[in-house]
Amino acid sequence: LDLSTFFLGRPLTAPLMNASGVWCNVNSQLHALAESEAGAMVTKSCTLLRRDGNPEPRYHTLTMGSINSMGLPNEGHQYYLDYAERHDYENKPLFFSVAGLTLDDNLTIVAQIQDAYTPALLELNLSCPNVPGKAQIAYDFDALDVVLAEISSAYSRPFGVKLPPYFDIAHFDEVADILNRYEKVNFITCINSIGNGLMIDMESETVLIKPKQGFGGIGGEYVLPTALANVNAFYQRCPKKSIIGCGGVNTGEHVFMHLLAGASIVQIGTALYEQGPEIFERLKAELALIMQEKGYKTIREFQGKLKTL
Ligand SMILES: CC(C)(C)CCc1c(C(=O)O)[nH]c(=O)[nH]c1=O
Repeated sequence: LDLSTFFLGRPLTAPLMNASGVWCNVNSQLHALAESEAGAMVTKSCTLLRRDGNPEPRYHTLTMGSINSMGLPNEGHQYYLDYAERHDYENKPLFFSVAGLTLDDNLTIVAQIQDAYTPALLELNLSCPNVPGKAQIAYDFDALDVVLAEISSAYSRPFGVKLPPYFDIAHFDEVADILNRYEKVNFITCINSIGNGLMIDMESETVLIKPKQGFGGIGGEYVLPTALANVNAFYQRCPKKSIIGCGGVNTGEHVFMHLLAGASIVQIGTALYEQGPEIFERLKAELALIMQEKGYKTIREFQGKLKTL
């Protein structure tokens, strides 16, 4: 049974990796991912300089997922460039997530990734903040176009984007049109957390996290239908790009659904946060069992082959 998958010409031992931000802030966590059954891994979205992030509590487990407003805590881009220099690329590919606070910061970081000649793959986090008071880059389509144009001309290699969820067919169409104008964008990761959810503690009648009056990104089982829709929407609209699925995965069935919807690799966020890197072994085994039951020997036989009625 072959669980390997091909991504941009690279064979991966499993179509599984962490979601940026989860178990990937510091070297000990990155080392644990490198040693895990994940087929690839990604660093925490970085900014130019180190950031403490928001005051705690800033992450809370929910019955069917999680809510977070971490505030981009990270060790600064140089720390992750140092890790990227030491990473064993024969073991598994490394993705390098960037969420600069300004376009200039993004360009500075990307230029340094370029100069480092690292084999790491750039995943540009487009939920990164824009001008205060305006929507995040990925929801400000003019800004999205500008950022992709600037990064494309500053970075000589193919790269990918991490997108928040969209909820309107017209938005799928518009964003896919923009992305398809950038052939250097050769993968799309859908989805980031569903922004600005709110959850309440009944006993104390209080919100669950301190930042942003309790508003935070929603992850976990709550987001699976939205994640699958975004994976399939961009899979259909961007035939020349690879899709990385992210959102709501906690079982082999969820992995199978993302692959069927068009994902080449599936990222694990909330469930990894809760269960740790051993989850990759379980998901691999569960996926293998499903493939066996269905008579599939390779992922290619069903990847992207979601049927409609
Ligand atoms: C939301 C931002 C802080 C602008 C980017 C970092 C980020 C965070 C975070 O660091 O709060 N949490 C998420 O669920 N997704 C993200 O992309």
